[in-house]
Amino acid sequence: MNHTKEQRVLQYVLDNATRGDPQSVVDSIDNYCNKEEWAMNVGDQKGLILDNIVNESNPCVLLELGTYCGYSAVRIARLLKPGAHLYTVEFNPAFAAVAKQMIEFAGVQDKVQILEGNTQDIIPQLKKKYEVDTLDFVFIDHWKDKYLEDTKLLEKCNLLRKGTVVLADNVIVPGAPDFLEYVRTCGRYDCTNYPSFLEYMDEKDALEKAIFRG
Ligand SMILES: CNc1ncnc2c1ncn2[C@@H]1O[C@H](/C=C/CNC(=O)c2cc(-c3ccc(F)cc3)cc(O)c2O)[C@@H](O)[C@H]1O
Ligand SMILES: [Mg+2]
Repeated sequence: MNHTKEQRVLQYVLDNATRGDPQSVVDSIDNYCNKEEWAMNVGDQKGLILDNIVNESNPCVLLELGTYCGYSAVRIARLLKPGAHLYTVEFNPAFAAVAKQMIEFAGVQDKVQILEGNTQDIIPQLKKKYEVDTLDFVFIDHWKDKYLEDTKLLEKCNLLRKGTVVLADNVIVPGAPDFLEYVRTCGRYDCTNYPSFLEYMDEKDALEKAIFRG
């Protein structure tokens, strides 16, 4: 039954976390991925930096590119104020199905909406189909060679406003060099690098925060 790693991560959560307790879901995933099988969740060390940046920006409307198992969706949603909403985009149906169950078990389904499809198709639909005006916070954690293209698409679709926080995972490993070069040199973002470590490993990694200047 649990033929994929993602299904095994979910099963471990169902067997070990507490329904309706998002922190226990986050902790269970980190326990499993530390002990049993590595998986590409942002993890607890970078997760703490993510928590701090979400808390300091107090966002209402958020977008995540690359849901995977739903770890960062649950991690972010557990911090959101009443009425705040996270849209998370995932084009792999198997991963979306795992994430849906993860989000529902954590009890954050009222704050999170999984949009199944390709970011390149979904981002242009956010204003008209999902009634988004502008985004307060964007977490980018999908294919690394799509970070730049999708950031430019967000700009083109007028989804960023003065102060929108764009936070990218993995700017060291696997790395997103063209994205990093762009946000640091195009003149439209104020960038901050947050050095940390690759999830569940000792390798160095970092998050990059790029605040849109409008
Ligand atoms: C391009 N449009 C897209 N639209 C919708 N969903 C998309 C998507 N691209 C990718 N996705 C989804 O995002 C997720 C992809 C994440 C890619 N992440 C990584 O490759 C990654 C990889 C590592 C990694 C680091 C070191 C190493 F040795 C091996 C791997 C660490 C990470 O933290 C990572 O995030 C999947 O769920 C995929 O189906
Ligand atoms: Mg990542």
